[in-house]
Amino acid sequence: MTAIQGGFTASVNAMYDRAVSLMDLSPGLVEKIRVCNATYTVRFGVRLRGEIHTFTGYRSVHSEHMEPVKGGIRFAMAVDQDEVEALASLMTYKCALVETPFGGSKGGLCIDPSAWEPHEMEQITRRFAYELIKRDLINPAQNVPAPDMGTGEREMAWMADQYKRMKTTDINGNACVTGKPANAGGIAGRVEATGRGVQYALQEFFRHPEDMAAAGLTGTLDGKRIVVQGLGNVGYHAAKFLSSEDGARITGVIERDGGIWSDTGLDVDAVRAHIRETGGVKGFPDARFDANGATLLEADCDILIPAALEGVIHTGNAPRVQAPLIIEAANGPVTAEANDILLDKGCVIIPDLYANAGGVTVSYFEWVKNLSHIRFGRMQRRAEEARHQVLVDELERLSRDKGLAWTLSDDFKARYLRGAGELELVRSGLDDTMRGAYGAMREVWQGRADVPDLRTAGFIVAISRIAASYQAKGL
Ligand SMILES: NC(=O)c1ccc[n+]([C@@H]2O[C@H](COP(=O)([O-])OP(=O)(O)OC[C@H]3O[C@@H](n4cnc5c(N)ncnc54)[C@H](O)[C@@H]3O)[C@@H](O)[C@H]2O)c1
Repeated sequence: MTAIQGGFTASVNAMYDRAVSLMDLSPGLVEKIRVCNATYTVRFGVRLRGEIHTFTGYRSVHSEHMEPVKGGIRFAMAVDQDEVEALASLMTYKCALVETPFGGSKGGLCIDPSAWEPHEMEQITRRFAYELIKRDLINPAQNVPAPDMGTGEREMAWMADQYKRMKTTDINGNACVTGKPANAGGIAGRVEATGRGVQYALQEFFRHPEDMAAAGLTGTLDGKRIVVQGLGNVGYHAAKFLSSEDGARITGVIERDGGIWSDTGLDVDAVRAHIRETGGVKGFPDARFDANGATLLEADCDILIPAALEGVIHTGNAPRVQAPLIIEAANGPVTAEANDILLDKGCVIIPDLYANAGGVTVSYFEWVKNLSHIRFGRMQRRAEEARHQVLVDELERLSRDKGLAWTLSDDFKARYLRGAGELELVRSGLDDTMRGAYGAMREVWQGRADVPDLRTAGFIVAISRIAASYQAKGL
């Protein structure tokens, strides 16, 4: 792993500092927004395999200008205070940019999930959740976690259940975490949301020829060569949708054990199945394998999607990166110094605070759904169905009265009357959010000669909204 020289938080803060240097804010407010409000560290023991094991976990709250605060919980060996604080600060800026009404938070547990059996993971997760719930660091009104690296629906279900066991009278208990399974208060489309958001972000970028020209790109996503690092939740869904729906070619995949390459494009589902079966990409048929996967970050391609870890593009490799467009599906994959090297080379970076905001956007829909205690879109759907029935009846009457030689097929009527389900509502809400946030960001990027890139523009939009919130409500 590439630790970020000088620290992850320092790297995010360097990006923040560049943005505020182009804004008219008081030094006191600049400092208040930058700092992380609080980080709670917990060390707890769990008796496993006849021995007591001590685990270290964190929950960091960066900004409470809006509450609840929101952010994922990561399970990985590299978790530490610097990492959760940097990730929490990115959550603050991300939520402000896509206008989800949350402050920023993040959590982490220092653990290798692959070293433990599922029932042991459940014990550990529930105990960690217990420690956080006790201190209102998991709470539907104050702090709402979600999945991140190493966690998913399973861990969120355990945490929500733990909360409900401890707070039996909280009628909003299910809203204490998002990213839960569909049968436990989750929402359709949350698992795919971050990768889907990456796809929508790229689609939106490719709707703007002027922006594409900055990266020296033309045409559409169809046929574009893409390298993805990390075929986990985010990387897999982004790669799958971009290849199967937009015609892009996934020419490279980088995983823990190395990278694979195919000029004609890799079958994303087949690669994922191979990883599940063998634990890595090595041995995937009809592809070249390189045990040093990081070299593929420097491969000749049109779009690079780092979707694994922070700090993977640094001063050491940035000069050799060839991709003209990088979309940061992971948080913090490009360090502040590497960012400048890439900018000088004419590379366009779609920044993390925008690119991977699909997760928190759909988490917001899930939270609202849980608080409203009604299936998402249920009332709207009933109203739509009634309206559509009027239209179908009228079309049939017209065709009958006028003696027209056509009728609506039963299949059409059934599909039309069914209207949009939860998944369609979620996807359209996400698409709308990604388009809106890109518009706000690009207006600053293209509209101001002193703003060098989309990242600085995104920070400026986010920071001005946070500043306005502090100025309106006080500290
Ligand atoms: N899950 C979400 O909803 C979400 C939302 C926003 C941002 N993110 C960010 O996206 C990134 C990935 O998160 P995820 O949820 O997909 O995690 P994940 O655990 O599902 O997947 C991570 C993938 O990266 C691979 N990986 C780990 N170390 C690697 C290395 N050194 N080289 C190559 N591959 C490596 C893993 O094997 C795995 O396939 C993280 O930065 C996370 O903060 C996730």
